[in-house]
Amino acid sequence: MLVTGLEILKKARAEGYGVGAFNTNNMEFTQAILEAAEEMKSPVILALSEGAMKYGGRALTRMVVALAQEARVPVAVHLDHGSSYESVLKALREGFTSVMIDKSHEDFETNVRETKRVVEAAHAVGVTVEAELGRLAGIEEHVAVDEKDALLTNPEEARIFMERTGADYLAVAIGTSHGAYKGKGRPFIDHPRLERIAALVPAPLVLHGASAVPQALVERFRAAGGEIGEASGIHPEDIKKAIALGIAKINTDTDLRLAFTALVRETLGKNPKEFDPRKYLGPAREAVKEVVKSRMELFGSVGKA
Ligand SMILES: O=C(COP(=O)(O)O)N(O)CCCCO
Ligand code: NA
Ligand SMILES: [Zn+2]
Repeated sequence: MLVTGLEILKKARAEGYGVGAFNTNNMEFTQAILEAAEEMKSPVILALSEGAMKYGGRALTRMVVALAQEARVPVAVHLDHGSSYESVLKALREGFTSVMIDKSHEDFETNVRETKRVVEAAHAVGVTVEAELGRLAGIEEHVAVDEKDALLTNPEEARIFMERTGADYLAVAIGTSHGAYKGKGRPFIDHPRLERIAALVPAPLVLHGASAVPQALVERFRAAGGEIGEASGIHPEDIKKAIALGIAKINTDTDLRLAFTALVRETLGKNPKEFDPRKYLGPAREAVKEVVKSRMELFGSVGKA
């Protein structure tokens, strides 16, 4: 059933588990994510970035909202990294039940003002809001303290920000970053900082850039002809620890992209004569579904629907 993001995340934070927000741009990813959620009896968030909205248009948004309504588990349809008020309004018009306004690159007062404006519009139509404070950036452990403070989320600022904006959940910067290159080896995650934020912010917390980028998947991608440098993601133990400290929504995109693309390359490589898209998109869909199921197990959302 189609529910708001807060309905899913409030329970998750209260009960100490995480819920995956998985990005989709097409039918196969959407099917894979929802099938995994139903099989695992797990709540799930289907996330569409502005790029996804541009790429898929109404074909994508109509499909995602309709399938979320019919799903046998709680599903929120979420705008990921909304960059403007107008973009959020478009998502609201499409029937989304969660929207992110990401003004984390602006100064504090601008972020507060813009976020507050979105909260008023979204709440007026029963939709909940994710905001962001702090800048996503892979942080080497030895990085100078003042530089870390400039980038990572300040706990006291976070408290004031949430009180002034009325946002429902908060994306925090504690050392993660988007994509396949999150740092040399095991990225440094500032768990003590997360603990201080969670003590001051009762709202569900969000972790962006949370993909694991598992070496097995990187190798499989390379073996199938893919080219990727020294890739590394967030260690499973660091995810579990972050969930125990208050992270409720965990964004995963890169792992799904790697899995899908590795399988498409692999299937095409093995069958040069093949030109039925279902023959190479189908196995790729299965690979995405397996990744989603394993993420749900790690997050502890299995059986929580
Ligand atoms: O936080 C994330 C995903 O992080 P990751 O790249 O670790 O999967 N997202 O918000 C997904 C969109 C990223 C830019 O397209
Ligand atoms: Na998001
Ligand atoms: Zn993100």
